[in-house]
Amino acid sequence: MATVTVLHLSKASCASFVDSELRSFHSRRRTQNSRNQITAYKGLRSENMVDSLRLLQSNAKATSRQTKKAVRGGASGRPLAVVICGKGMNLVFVGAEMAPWSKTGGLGDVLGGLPPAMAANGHRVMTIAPRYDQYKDGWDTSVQVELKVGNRVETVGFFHCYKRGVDRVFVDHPMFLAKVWGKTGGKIYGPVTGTDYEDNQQRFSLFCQAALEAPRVLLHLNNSEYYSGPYGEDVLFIANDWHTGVLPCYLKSTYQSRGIYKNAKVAFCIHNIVYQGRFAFSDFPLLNLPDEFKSSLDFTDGYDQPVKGRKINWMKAGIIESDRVVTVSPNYAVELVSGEETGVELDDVLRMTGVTGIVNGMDVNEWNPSTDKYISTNYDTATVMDGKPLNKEALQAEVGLPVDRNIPVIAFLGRLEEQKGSDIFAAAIPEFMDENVQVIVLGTGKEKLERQLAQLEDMFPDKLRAHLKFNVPLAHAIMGGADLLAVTSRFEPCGLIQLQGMRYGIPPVCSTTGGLVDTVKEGITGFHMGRFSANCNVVDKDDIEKVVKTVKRAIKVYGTPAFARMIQNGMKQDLSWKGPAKKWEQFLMSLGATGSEPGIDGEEIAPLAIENMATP
Ligand SMILES: Nc1ncnc2c1ncn2[C@@H]1O[C@H](COP(=O)(O)OP(=O)(O)O[C@H]2O[C@H](CO)[C@@H](O)[C@H](O)[C@H]2O)[C@@H](O)[C@H]1O
Repeated sequence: MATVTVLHLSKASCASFVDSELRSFHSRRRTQNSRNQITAYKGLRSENMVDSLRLLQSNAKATSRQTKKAVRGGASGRPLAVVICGKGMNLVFVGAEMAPWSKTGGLGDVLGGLPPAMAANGHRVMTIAPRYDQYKDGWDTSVQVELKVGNRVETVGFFHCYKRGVDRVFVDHPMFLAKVWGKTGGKIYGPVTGTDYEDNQQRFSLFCQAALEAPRVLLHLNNSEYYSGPYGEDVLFIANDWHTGVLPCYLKSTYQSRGIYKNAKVAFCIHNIVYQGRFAFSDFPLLNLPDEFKSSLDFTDGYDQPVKGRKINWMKAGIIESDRVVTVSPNYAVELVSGEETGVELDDVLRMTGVTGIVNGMDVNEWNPSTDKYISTNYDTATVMDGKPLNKEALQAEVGLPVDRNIPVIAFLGRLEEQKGSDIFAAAIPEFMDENVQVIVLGTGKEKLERQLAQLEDMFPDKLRAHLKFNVPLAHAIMGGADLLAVTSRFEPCGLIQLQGMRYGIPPVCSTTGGLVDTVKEGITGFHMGRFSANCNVVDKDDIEKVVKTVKRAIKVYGTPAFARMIQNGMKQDLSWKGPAKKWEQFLMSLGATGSEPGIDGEEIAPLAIENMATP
């Protein structure tokens, strides 16, 4: 069967598409076929061009002879189907990490996966992240701008590549590259996990200002057949987490006050309310913002860190100064406004602004058990019951546990921090180790929590392995071979780990919080343990009991027809970005940015992405 190239054309690009097709036909030797096609395209140029093109939407339904011919072969001889879409939106995602170029966790994953899904839906999409390494696919645009940070003027550059329909822009400055020199790791935010760089305010102030410059100064982004030139000023910024909290302040103070970006809007996305960017109030002058923004940043808490009392709070400014606030699951949105503990002292501000919850998708290409290069036996829903035991044996051998396909393997994967409840899980492990079970942990994080798991490995040498590192191939191998996934989070805005688990046929055993409630269904796709105490300073005895009880319950179900059904239910879900991207489109349309129009129902990968084009 011939492959049909689907062209997603906005109304505006129809004319240039038809013109270029005609030019191409005219320069070729005329055959009866090409003459027919020219006639067809000429028809399309007429006033009712849009209607004519609409006819082409489905080549099966096309009736007129000429239309059929046009559908059968475009200028390049490729079969065509044309889909008309609205003009779409100009979207600019801004974030401190962006997979696969940089990632410490889920924020990187989201900014890697959501933008291509929005591009596939017919929007023009740019992402902006710092350049932490000499990315081999990033080209130097030679565009430079000067920006004021504190009392210094800094020069930043912009690197660029075009992938999966998205303009990926990297902000180049020694404050990022010289500090990190690498792809991943805690070094993005501080020298070691849990410690921030002293100049993080300057770093991210520079980053926010550079992000606002990029859509204006990068004038020659001509990679896409349908989009070229600058993004213009009718742009919708999507700022992510505290590192981008002051972006809307700079938008207003530096640009909109001078008549630039008059119609631009900002949506602020909360991936984790716990990290808010709280600094000494006396640091306000560092930001070079007018005094009118003081109140949006002003914040007082009862803690001594980094100074006692009055502070500035970047996330608070992001929430107040943006046009709309969004977070990564509907249940987390409810939790954020439910009280001081779950809203981490910004609940009152969020009750004022409101917050929309949209559940995250996942990268179904990177995480695909039927093509995954890191697992020994690929499998799908039909072959999972044969594939998983083979992968389990390979995994057991790889980590050095007794190889036995009949022993259920429980995995824990994630940052070793109180949020993820690795301390609760560690406290629960000795209580269920009398079961016929093996445990594999993969994670890095706080030293104290790493030590705790290392000690457990000494206690249970034949039953537990703790790999205290960030290791993508092993993460995939674990998903391929494990039977159960322990997700013991005290709070979890969305969580991607459980999505990855379900896609690989692993029912999660999870706490009942945040996005875990929205994504895991008790008895259908996984097991719920109940809600844990959100107090990160203590391990609640009741919570340990909840873990032990639910793990034992899950082990009982393991190997039964009910367990097999859970595996199928999990694997058969569409966990891709396709659905969430449509919800994001509705949300972003509601901001009413000038010129915004809905896109189309696209596939997750932009169909005609021309990758790795240099910026002229
Ligand atoms: N040691 C290791 N080796 C290899 N890979 C590892 C790893 N440890 C973690 N990962 C990977 O990092 C990602 C973690 O993503 P999560 O969404 O589960 O958590 P995180 O708390 O970082 O994200 C925050 O932002 C996201 C995005 O919005 C929210 O889903 C989440 O709830 C919120 O806390 C997954 O892709 C996982 O595979």
